[in-house]
Amino acid sequence: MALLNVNIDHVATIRQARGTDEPDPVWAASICELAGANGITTHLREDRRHICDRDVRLLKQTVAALFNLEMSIAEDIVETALELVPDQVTIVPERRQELTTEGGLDCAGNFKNIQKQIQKITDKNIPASAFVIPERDQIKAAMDLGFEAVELHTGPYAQASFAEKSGELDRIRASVDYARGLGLTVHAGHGLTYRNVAPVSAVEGISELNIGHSIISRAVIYGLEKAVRDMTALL
Ligand SMILES: CC(=O)[C@@H](O)[C@H](O)COP(=O)(O)O
Ligand SMILES: NCC(=O)COP(=O)(O)O
Repeated sequence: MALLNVNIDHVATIRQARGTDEPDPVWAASICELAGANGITTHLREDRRHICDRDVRLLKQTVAALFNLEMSIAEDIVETALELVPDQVTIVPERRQELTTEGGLDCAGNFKNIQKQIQKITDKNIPASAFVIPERDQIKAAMDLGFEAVELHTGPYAQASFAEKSGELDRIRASVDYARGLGLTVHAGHGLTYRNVAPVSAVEGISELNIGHSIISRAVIYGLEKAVRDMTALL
C-alpha cells in the first residue's frame, strides 16, 4: 500500500490571497500528521506564490513525518534546500507563468544542468526524487543522474477522458515496473482526487502518493459549516 504525503501548498495559497497570517500551513501540516499522513509535501516556488521561506524553515523544525520539498533546480532554491536538509527533495520543472506544474522534468534533455545541481543534493545525502512523465527515456535518465526515486506524473491520467484512462493507467503500470527494474523507488502524484485515486493506489510497486489540491479543497468544504457556526456564536 502506498504511503500518503499531503501537499499543503494551497493552504498557503489562501493565506497569500490576503497576505495575512492565516491559514498557517505549519498548523495544517500538524493536523495532517495527527490525521495519519505519512509525510508533508510543499513546493517552494521561485516566485514564492504560496509556500515561502519561513514556512519551509518551520516545517523542517516541526514535521515529525517525512518532509518532502518540491523544487526546481534554480541555484538559489538548491542553496535553500542544502541549508534546510529536508527528508527528501523532489525536483520538478517550473515556469513562472504556469498555474501548476505542467510537464515532467526533462531529465534526458537537460541532463547536464540537472546533474550539476543534483550532485550537490546527493553529496549532502538528501534523498532525491525526479518528477517525470511515465516514459522510459526519462526514467532511465533519472537513474543515470543519480536520483534514487522517480515520482510519476499522474496529471495525464487525471486529465484523460473515460476512454483514455485505462491506456494512461497502463503507461503508469509499465513505468512502475521499468523503474523498479532499474532499482528506483517509485512515487506518483499530481491531479489525484477522491474520484480517480483508487486505480493508481492499486498499482503494485508505488510506495508514495503526493496529493494536495483535492484534499485541501475537501477540507474547505467540510470545515465551512463549523467555521460559520463559530462566527455566528460570536455575534
Ligand atoms: C510537482 C507537482 O506535481 C505539484 O504538486 C506541484 O508542486 C504543483 O505546484 P502547485 O502546488 O503550485 O500547483
Ligand atoms: N507532486 C504532486 C503533489 O505534490 C500534489 O499535486 P496535487 O494533488 O496538488 O495536484
